[in-house]
Amino acid sequence: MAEVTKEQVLETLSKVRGPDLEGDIVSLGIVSDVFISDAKVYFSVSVPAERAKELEPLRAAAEKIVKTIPGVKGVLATLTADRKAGSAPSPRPAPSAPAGGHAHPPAGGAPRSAKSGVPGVGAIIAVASGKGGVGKSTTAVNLALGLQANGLRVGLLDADIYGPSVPRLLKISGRPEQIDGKYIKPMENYGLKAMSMGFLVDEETAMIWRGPMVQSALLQMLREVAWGDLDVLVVDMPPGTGDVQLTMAQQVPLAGAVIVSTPQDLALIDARKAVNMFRKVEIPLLGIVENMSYFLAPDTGNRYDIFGHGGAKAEADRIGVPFLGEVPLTMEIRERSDAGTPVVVAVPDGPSAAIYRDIAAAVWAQVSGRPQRKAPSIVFE
Ligand SMILES: Nc1ncnc2c1ncn2[C@@H]1O[C@H](COP(=O)(O)OP(=O)(O)OP(=O)(O)O)[C@@H](O)[C@H]1O
Repeated sequence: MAEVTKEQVLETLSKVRGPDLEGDIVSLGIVSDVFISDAKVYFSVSVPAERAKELEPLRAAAEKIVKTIPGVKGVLATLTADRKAGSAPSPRPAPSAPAGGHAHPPAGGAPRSAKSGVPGVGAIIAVASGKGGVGKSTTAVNLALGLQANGLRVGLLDADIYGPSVPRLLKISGRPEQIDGKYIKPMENYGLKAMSMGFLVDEETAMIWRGPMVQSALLQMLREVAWGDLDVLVVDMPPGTGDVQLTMAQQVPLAGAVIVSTPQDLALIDARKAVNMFRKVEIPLLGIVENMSYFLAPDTGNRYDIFGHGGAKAEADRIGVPFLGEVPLTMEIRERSDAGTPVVVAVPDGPSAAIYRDIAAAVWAQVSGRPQRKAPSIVFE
């Protein structure tokens, strides 16, 4: 079968009406570069951040129509945040580099390299959730520390560019240093090497980034950081399915993804969305962690299943994804996290630390039991 081309994709997308039914999304200039890899098509559509929910049908329509092109095996379309609806793409400055550093060229339009790993880094694991506030960052940090406690060399990359929380969770402040004017030295605490957009730019700056800037910032944090030799790099992803997920799926050979969910139905529906997204782009699902699974009363130690416990395990079984473990809702986890002294290092002999170490062991068993993922080549038209 003939190879799918970028022109074909754009021609097909030109049948999709713009956000306010004026013109089409291609002539409005709101479709990103189109990537095609192994007959799978990836692109994003820029919309104003505040209209993202309302414009979900537009994303779905764009995805659906591209699927009808003969030879297309899969499509991943995402919405990316823009400031103004229907405007032509604005100039795309590169994100700020640390003092004395150099900025990346804008990613849009420039030829990009195929998926390649990070030198010295063994496995890259994404920690994701379908929606915010489920405790994804807390899980990512304690999972990273749990992997370290189990004897591995670990780094933590905060890819939550719009709301970085790793600086606070690891109690790290200040700006990273440059090495030889080229590499960024990762920050470090509790023996964990860490990098976060929170170390590089103000949060307000990151809030208004467009997709290509996010991509460029993320790749810089991955590839231009002197990570050294690591067995595993844990990536704290932003919630939901957007630019960062797209970039990670396209450009980074992930060993797999861990999905964090709370037991409530809504979170499970969202978790399913995250699972489906990783499935679509053929990233192995290492499993689901149920966070805030049950409540442990600090005074009596009694357990209360206040959220209808067990939902995530049942869901994991149903969709055929490993269940990695349950983390209780405890004052200790909350207070330690918020104080920047994660429970795995603050109370290593306590029950919560043991739970995270077990989850870390389950994750590592999934990763190490799997042959190293080969990065597929990406075709540029
Ligand atoms: N198991 C737990 N027990 C008690 N508190 C928890 C637990 N897990 C997370 N929390 C608390 O819940 C809040 C949200 O957690 P966290 O920031 O990790 O969520 P998130 O999913 O990464 O959120 P966002 O998507 O907004 O970044 C934090 O105050 C954290 O301390």
